Amino acid sequence: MTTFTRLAIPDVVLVQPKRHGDERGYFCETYKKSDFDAFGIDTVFVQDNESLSRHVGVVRGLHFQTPPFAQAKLVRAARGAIFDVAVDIRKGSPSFGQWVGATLSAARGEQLLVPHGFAHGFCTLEPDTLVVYKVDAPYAPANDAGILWDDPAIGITWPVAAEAAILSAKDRVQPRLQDYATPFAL
Ligand SMILES: Cc1cn([C@H]2C[C@H](O)[C@@H](COP(=O)(O)OP(=O)(O)O[C@H]3O[C@H](C)C(=O)[C@H](O)[C@H]3O)O2)c(=O)[nH]c1=O
Repeated sequence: MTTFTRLAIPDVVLVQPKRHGDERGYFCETYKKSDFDAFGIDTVFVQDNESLSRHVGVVRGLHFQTPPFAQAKLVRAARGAIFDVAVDIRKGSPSFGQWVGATLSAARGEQLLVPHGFAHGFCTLEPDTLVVYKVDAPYAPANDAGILWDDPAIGITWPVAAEAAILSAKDRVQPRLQDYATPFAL
């Protein structure tokens, strides 16, 4: 049975599917809608994504899509490990501008559910880390947006120094949260 644990920002949920081990290895139902429905999360996912990051210290984020293509994400590491982060960017939220993080590893199989209204990002902890994740809205480039990964006002304690982080050109120049008019509200 999959277990669900609400994090310090309770809309963000750590998900731990059960692994059935034997002498060959293990079997795991990595996603079962009925388990999520029973927990009260009726998200309908419509797209699976995969990204490979070759080095330790690759930072992807902080990303989100704006409405009407806002995305909830169910994230896991299929190989390697990441420090995964969600930032509350909903106007009026008591946790606006606050973040929660969790280590997601292929070895343990944890997953993070990141709801609408949160920016998402991760930092790789191992080389050749493969991140796979479900989203509940299709990719919409015109609605693709971001916040600066190391915005001092958010203060994420990333496991990589700024000078060592490996970022896309896009992610180096994302706006700070204070300079971004978030379209999300609680
Ligand atoms: C997200 C996405 C991207 N692309 C194309 C667009 C670019 O040509 C290429 C790389 O895109 P990007 O640099 O935005 O990829 P990431 O930096 O891994 O971004 C993702 O990483 C963070 C952690 C997220 O939470 C988002 O899912 C997503 O923004 O893939 C697609 O064709 N479909 C897609 O759904």
